[in-house]
Amino acid sequence: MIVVEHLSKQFFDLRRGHVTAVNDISFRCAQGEVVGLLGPNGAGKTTTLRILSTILKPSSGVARIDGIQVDQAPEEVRRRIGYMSASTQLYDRMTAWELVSFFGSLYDLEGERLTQRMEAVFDWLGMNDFRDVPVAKMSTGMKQKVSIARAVVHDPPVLILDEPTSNLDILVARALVERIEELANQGKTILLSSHTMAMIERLCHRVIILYKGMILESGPLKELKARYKAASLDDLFFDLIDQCDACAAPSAMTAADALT
Ligand SMILES: Nc1ncnc2c1ncn2[C@@H]1O[C@H](COP(=O)(O)OP(=O)(O)OP(=O)(O)O)[C@@H](O)[C@H]1O
Repeated sequence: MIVVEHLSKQFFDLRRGHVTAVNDISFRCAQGEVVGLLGPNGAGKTTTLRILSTILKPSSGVARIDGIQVDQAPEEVRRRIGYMSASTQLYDRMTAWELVSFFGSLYDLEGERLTQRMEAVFDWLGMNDFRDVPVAKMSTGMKQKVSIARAVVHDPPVLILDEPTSNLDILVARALVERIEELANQGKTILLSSHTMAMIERLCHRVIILYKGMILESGPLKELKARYKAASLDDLFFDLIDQCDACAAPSAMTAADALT
């Protein structure tokens, strides 16, 4: 179970000063639920997922995984989650087997338990052909499989997937979506971000639409489409963003008017 309450994150960069990447968001992901985070570039998706996966600390608010506050007990949280991002760096010199077993050992898997789990994951993902291939010589699709294997080797109940199919050709992306679907069918709680509407429509029980660090809408896709009379997720997404921009425009004009 994932619980996020009034979560905010500010960054400081020299060009823009203080940037609010995530602005007071709250949501929940029930056990066994697949929830999609949807939003344009810069909406705050990666920042939210990185806070949940203990890579970043929130500026304010609380995030919990299975009741554990992510910034208070990060190691406990890491045992319960598998995090995968399209930009996850893998070590070039390690083979697929070495890399996944290294991550397994970080989660206290060892000996026969580790070997059994590795065999199961390598079979499941079809990775036996390149067990001994170093990362430097792998295709993008192979690397993506290693990233998934690395995220699930300890069989975590919660998966946090940041644009898992970006940079993949449609065949590899489709195979990956099928694997994610299998994980969902096993009862994993999955929070994923993606720009691929078809994947969100296929996998997610619920979507959360983020824009400028805030939640514009959330709910089961069918309900949202009916409520906004949108024919597709694409339409829903663009309508919501247009509405939000339209609401923001008059106040911007008022501010501008006030200066003249
Ligand atoms: N380390 C950082 N320092 C400064 N600003 C940052 C940092 N990380 C993210 N941001 C800013 O926070 C905002 C949200 O970024 P984030 O990466 O969370 O968005 P996103 O929804 O994942 O976008 P994308 O779809 O492009 O990956 C952006 O304005 C981004 O430039």
